[in-house]
Amino acid sequence: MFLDKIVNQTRLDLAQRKIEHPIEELQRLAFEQSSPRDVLEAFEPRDQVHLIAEVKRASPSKGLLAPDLDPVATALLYEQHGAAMISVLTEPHFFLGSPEYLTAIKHAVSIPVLRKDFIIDDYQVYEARAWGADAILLICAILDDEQLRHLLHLAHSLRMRALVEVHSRAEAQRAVDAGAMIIGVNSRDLVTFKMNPYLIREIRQMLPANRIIVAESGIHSPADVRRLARYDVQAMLVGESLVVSPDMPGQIRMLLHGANRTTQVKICGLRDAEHIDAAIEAGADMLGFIFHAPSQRYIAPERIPSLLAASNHYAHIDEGQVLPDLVGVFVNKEAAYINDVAEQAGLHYIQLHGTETPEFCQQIKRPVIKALSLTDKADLHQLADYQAVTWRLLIDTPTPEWGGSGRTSDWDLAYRAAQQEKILLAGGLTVGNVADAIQQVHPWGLDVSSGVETDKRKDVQKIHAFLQQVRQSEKDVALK
Ligand SMILES: O=P(O)(O)OC[C@@H](O)[C@@H](O)c1c[nH]c2ccccc12
Repeated sequence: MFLDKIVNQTRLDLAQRKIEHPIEELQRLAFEQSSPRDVLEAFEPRDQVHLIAEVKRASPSKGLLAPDLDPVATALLYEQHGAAMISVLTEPHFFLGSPEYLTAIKHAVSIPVLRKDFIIDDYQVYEARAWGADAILLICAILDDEQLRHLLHLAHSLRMRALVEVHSRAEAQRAVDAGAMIIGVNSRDLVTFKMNPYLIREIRQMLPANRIIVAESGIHSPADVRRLARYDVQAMLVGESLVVSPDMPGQIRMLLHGANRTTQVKICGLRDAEHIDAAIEAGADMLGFIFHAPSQRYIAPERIPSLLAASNHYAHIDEGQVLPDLVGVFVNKEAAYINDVAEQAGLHYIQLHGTETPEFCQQIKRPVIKALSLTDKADLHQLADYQAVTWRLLIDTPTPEWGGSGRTSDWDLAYRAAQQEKILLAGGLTVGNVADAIQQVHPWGLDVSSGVETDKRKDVQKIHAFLQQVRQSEKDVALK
């Protein structure tokens, strides 16, 4: 098994290095270093997704990635294009890393540098500091609770930070209990190398809001990074897709732009597998189902599993593709009922479209999207009341029938709201007006239902046209 193999090799190497360089020598070198760079500051502001760019020439899962990579030139390029931190592999056998890369990179750049290795012993922590590292990686899977706490403490005592890596709920809990401030969720299983892109969605909710969360591994595409913006992570750790890219600056720009400046699209009121497939193919980020019986778009919650099973994309899960998040829309239902449906139907977010109070929102066991209608400036104060207890706010047109009216909301008020919070804009969006909506409101996301319908039914062409228009408008904004 790979992980055992590498830990055994690490032990052998370590025994050798301990003979060559006694620990006292490393401790002395470690204490001689100037103070580590501030790692926490590198992740400010916390509501953005920052890039930890990795210098990695090879990996056991992918083999040679970029054997001729110049580590220092690459790190400088990462920094120049906006990386917040550099991760440097120092493991020589499986990742073709080296301590020399770490030291040379530390001297060349002015952002913090992480030692990426399989750390199991105090000796390696002193080494990291002696080589210039500002942070180290600690992998939960190869450490017991005692070791984890001890190594974390040792890193802190040398004024370094630790990125504590987890790959399950249980490990995430261990990391939190050990007092980890920076928690990395690795989508790649280090034992089987299998990717689970959904892991971050599963684990994110159980991690305290005051920690820095890092999404690790397999981050390549615009869709990958738009997802990270939904899971409120503070950083993404990217290696492969950078080192193999023929246009590294372009790839960095795409990653940072995609995670921080693109618009999330939720297609709401879906009732047919055909339209679910169309929304997925068009690149929708969230799919919404209306569980409000008076609505024309109502679907019974019990029907969701069979509806999804009838979709080609859900029936034949294709590895490279990540499926959207599912949102259930409720109007003034009981919390217990909503929580039950969320569980049964496998919903990721709950949208509350009635007169639910902030206190009510706190009873919901999924992140909440609270719909609010703003009629004048005075209504903006509601935002703050809900913001603290919800995931996102959705600004809809005020109507007596709880949304779906097809009328546009007040974009000026929505713009003010979008300056304060991450909002979803809803109400009367169509392929014809969505570019203007993005320009005028700068919303975090868009919610469309009637605008992608013909004769009150979803329209495959309109779904595609809408998403194309959104993605095109984002590009135009980026070029400006
Ligand atoms: O190259 P990728 O798929 O972008 O992944 C980077 C990083 O997450 C990965 O290198 C990594 C995550 N955890 C590790 C532990 C050891 C070695 C490597 C890793």
